Amino acid sequence: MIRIEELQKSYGAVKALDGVTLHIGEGELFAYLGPNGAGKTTTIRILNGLTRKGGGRVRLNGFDIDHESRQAKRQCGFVPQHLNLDSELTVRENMDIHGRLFDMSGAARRRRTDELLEYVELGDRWDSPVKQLSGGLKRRLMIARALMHEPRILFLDEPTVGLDAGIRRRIWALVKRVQQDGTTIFLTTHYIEEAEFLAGRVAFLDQGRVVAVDTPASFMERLGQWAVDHLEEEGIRTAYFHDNDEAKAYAESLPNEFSLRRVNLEDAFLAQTGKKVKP
Ligand SMILES: Nc1ncnc2c1ncn2[C@@H]1O[C@H](COP(=O)(O)OP(=O)(O)OP(=O)(O)O)[C@@H](O)[C@H]1O
Repeated sequence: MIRIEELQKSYGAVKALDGVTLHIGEGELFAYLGPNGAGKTTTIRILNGLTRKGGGRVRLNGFDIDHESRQAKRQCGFVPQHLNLDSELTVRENMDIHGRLFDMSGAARRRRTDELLEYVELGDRWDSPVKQLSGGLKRRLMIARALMHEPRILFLDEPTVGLDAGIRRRIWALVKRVQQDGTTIFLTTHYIEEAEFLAGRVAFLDQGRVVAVDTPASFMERLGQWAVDHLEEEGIRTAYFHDNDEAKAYAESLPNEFSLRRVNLEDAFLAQTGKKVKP
């Protein structure tokens, strides 16, 4: 369970977070969606005790991050956006160091490493130096490492950035499995389809503020099921329809080229903020 109340953070004159309030239930897979610079990483770093907040309150499974920081930290596993494995060490050694940081005994570290490397399908690579792993395998190792101390909340900051589509889907399957095994997941992404596929609920973040929170399906249903894009002088104009026949009739009445497609979360984000998630 994550309770964020009126979270604030400024860097000089830049207001990175301007009063973020979010309540996320146990076992939810929650996506935090926004364009570059919206404040996603800042939020996730504050929740993990890596950046100091300017104001507001945060509780992680009931533990206050200011007054019960040690217990709050133990609740969390964090997979940062940039690879931060020790590339000279082996897969198993990277897992082991993390276990030591959380004061796990040698036996507990060995048992948990075996279990997790099987879980993320890296069991046959335990002795490989990390520098020999592909990008997708490194991501899986980072997820396994974050789960080492059995956190009940997993933070994933852009977990599939830079990976190709097939590998991204394997990571999605792993993330779903972690959630199904009872872990609360807080995911930041600017891949719309990632949020659409994975998340039970989504928050739209823009310039440090949460502009809307809902399920992907509800966001999209409000607009309709079908979108017709066509080019006008000012740029692309999109019209939304609940009925496919109406969408087709409208599209065919247009003087120039059009595209008829399904509504997606990007449309919902655009409708709420006037901006696209992807620049
Ligand atoms: N250490 C820092 N010093 C100064 N400004 C910062 C710092 N970290 C973040 N910012 C600024 O705070 C704002 C929010 O940044 P943040 O990295 O949280 O956004 P983001 O949504 O995670 O973006 P991205 O998708 O690019 O990672 C941006 O304007 C950014 O330039």
